[in-house]
Parts: sequence; C-alpha cells; structure tokens
Amino acid sequence: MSHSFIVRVPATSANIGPGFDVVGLSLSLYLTLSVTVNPPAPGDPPHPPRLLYTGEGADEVPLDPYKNLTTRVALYVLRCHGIARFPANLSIHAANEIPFGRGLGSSGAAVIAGVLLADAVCTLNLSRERMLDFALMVERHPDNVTAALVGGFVGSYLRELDHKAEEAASVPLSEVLPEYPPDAGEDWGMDPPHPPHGIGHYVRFGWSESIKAVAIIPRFELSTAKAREVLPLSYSRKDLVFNLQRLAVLTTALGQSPPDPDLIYEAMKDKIHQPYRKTLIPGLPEVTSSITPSTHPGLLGICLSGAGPTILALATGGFEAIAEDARAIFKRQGIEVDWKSDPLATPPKSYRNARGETHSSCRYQSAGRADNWQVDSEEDVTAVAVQIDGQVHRCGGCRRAFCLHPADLRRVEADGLAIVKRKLVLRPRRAF
Ligand SMILES: Nc1ncnc2c1ncn2[C@@H]1O[C@H](COP(=O)(O)OP(=O)(O)O)[C@@H](O)[C@H]1O
Ligand SMILES: N[C@@H](CCOP(=O)(O)O)C(=O)O
Repeated sequence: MSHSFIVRVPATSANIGPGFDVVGLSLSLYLTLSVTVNPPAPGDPPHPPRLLYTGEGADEVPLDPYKNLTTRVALYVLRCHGIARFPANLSIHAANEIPFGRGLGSSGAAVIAGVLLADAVCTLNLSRERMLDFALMVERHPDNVTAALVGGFVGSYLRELDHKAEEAASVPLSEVLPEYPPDAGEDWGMDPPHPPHGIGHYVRFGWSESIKAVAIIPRFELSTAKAREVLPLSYSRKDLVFNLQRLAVLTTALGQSPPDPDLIYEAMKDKIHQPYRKTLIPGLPEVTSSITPSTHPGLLGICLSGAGPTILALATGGFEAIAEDARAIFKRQGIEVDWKSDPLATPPKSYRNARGETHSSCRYQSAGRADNWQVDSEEDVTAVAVQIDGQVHRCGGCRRAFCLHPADLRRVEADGLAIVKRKLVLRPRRAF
C-alpha cells in the first residue's frame, strides 16, 4: 500500500535585535514536503528518490537527492541509524515559500525538514531533543533550527560539552554532510559522525497575540556565512552588557499585553552584529533609526532578521506605512524590496504530546507523531485527513489523521483541500 505524509516547517527570524545566536521566532511562511512511498509495481525495479521542487529557490536548488540539503540531512540521519539508503520508490514534492539567503531561516527549515523526513520515512521515533542534536550537527547556531522545530518565540543555548563530545560535535560540516561524488556507491559516506546527546536546550517565551511581524525583504541574497565573516571575534564589555540588558527585558516584554512600544523599541537594539553588517546591507542603519514608535504609530521595534538582508518590524498596526517607508529608504540605495505582513504574523500555536514534547504548528500537523496530543490552548482540535492532488494525506506518525487547531483547520478549508475524514476531538487524552 502506498504511504504518504506531509512535513511542514516554518521560516524563522533569528536574533530579534540583541539575541544574536540565541533567540528565534517562527513565521507563517513554510517549506512543505509532500512525501509518498509507493510499493514497487510487480516486475519494476525500485526507483531512487524522486525530488520535485516548486516555489522559492526552484531555479537553483539541486534535485539530486545526494546533493540537495534536505535529502542529504535525511540521509545523514538515516546513516546514523545504520540505514544505508532511502526507501525505494520515494517521491518528494518540496513546495517552498521561504526565500533563500534573506535572513528568514531557509537553510534552518531545510535542515529540520530533512531530520523530520528521515524520522517519518523510516519511523525512527526520534524525540524532539534528539532531532535537535542532528540539526545542530549541520546548522551550528541554535536560534533558527530550534524555532523551526518547536515553533513560537524561543531562546536556546548549546550545552557545554565534555572534551570527547565537543570533538564529536565539532567535526567539519564536510564530514557530516559529505559531497557525494557521481560514482558514490551504497557504502559511501556510511558511518558518519554521530551527534552527542543533548547538545541544544531551549525555552519558549510568551508572545502577545496583538504583536504581528512585518518582513521587508530586499531583492538580493546574502549568505549567512558571508554575513558572519564580517563579525569580530571579541567584543567590549560595554557592548556585551548593552545586549544582555536588552535581551533580558525583550524576552518578557514581547509577552506582555498590551505591549509597551518604548520598552520594546529600545530593547530591540543591538551592538553585536547589526553595526558590522551594515556594510553588506546599504540602508540598514537608516531603516532601524528613522522608523520609530513616534514616527510610526503601532511600531514596537525594528531589527535585522537573522543575518539579513531582511528587516523585521514588530508592530500592532500601521504595517503598510512601516513597510512603505522602509521601501523608500532602500530605494534611495538602489535596492528594491518586497514586504509581507499578516499572515506573516503571530507565531503558530503549538501542541504538546503525551511525552511533553512541543511541536511547531503545521498546517497539516504532520511534522511529528500525532498520538495522544495534549493541547496548549483550551480550544477544540479536529482530526482530519485531507486530499491533495487526488491523494489522501494523513499524519506522518499515526497515519490516521491530522490534528488541527481551529485556525489551521480554517486554512485547510480556505485552501479548498478536500477533507475526506473529520472528527472533533476536544483536548484529546488518548490516540484516536
Ligand atoms: N528548501 C531548501 N532545499 C535545499 N536547499 C536549501 C533550501 N533552503 C535553503 N537551502 C540552501 O541554503 C542556502 C541559504 O542558506 P543561508 O545562507 O543560511 O540563508 P538563509 O538561511 O538566511 O536563507 C541556499 O542558498 C540553499 O543552498
Ligand atoms: N544568528 C545567526 C542567524 C542566521 O539566520 P539566517 O536566517 O540569516 O540564516 C546570525 O545572525 O548569523
């Protein structure tokens, strides 16, 4: 019988000003993998994984599963579990809404999608923590991958490892994800470096429902690696204290209702990365200094998103004026931008399963096991199976239904997807 499931991973905005390499916020733009494993037809040899890619990055992303970031990460996770290859007759359609190299966590999402793909396709039953270990072997700052995996506004740190574990976690990326030569045989790249256990630790902060995000996205790419090269190796105590003071205030201030613009605007300033990146992003200092809560009512704070060049504004209103004025500043520098606000907004609701693990909200909630969900909110959850392109999709874990929060259910309905099975489950206590 054929088996299909969907993995859905959100974009993220890292740093939020002072939280360099520490905080991340998931956003409502997604990388979605529709995955099908078909049994081989009698007499047909099993075919290798087929990758189809649409949306952002489609013209540049490799479709060879041994070269594509998501499938290479999946293969790395499988090989750490002694599984040499993907299941036969695997087809993956990646539909991507996250632009590459803009500071919206496209690579973090691709890495998390690879870990979730491996987990679902070979039923590895990895815990959230173990998934994070694998992701952190590839993307070594935890801010994006953690927010992409668990959803919401999160802070994370990397545990201090003992010498042996430190060595294991510091192997060059080329050994974790080796480039596959064209003649790579089945055993090639086997026995990769395994991640130490418990590398990353995180906490989710509160988020005021009235705060929305506006992303102002310049039409040029800036690789995160390049934007990290311009950063110094050491900082003055004054600059470190400047950031620490603001970060401590920011993580609580963004959860308060109503949010306080004066407190948040100042708390989103930074002296650790943005001043050094302004050479790569003409217009950055003008945008962050001239768009303020007094010039733009509704604005709470404004910063570089991740390594840039996207600008992230947090606001309760006045989205268009913020974005259009930022556009005018960039235009004077000869840079065109696109901007998105609602539904690029509140972090998705998250769900907790019986083991207390939280999952980022997926439209079809399939990025993990859907068994025995405990729901964070008091709202009802509906279990559905949906039909996409004539195929019925169910949860990657229990394969019986997706568990949808009402907002996600409305989105499924708005997308016009055929819901082939539906059951209302009020705060489920056991698998259905
Ligand atoms: N969905 C994807 N599938 C495969 N590779 C991807 C995907 N998303 C991003 N990448 C890779 O990651 C690169 C961008 O990563 P990076 O420079 O860290 O920028 P950012 O994460 O801010 O978008 C892309 O150029 C591409 O090589
Ligand atoms: N903390 C990192 C975050 C990079 O995020 P990305 O979305 O640009 O990949 C940094 O600032 O370098």
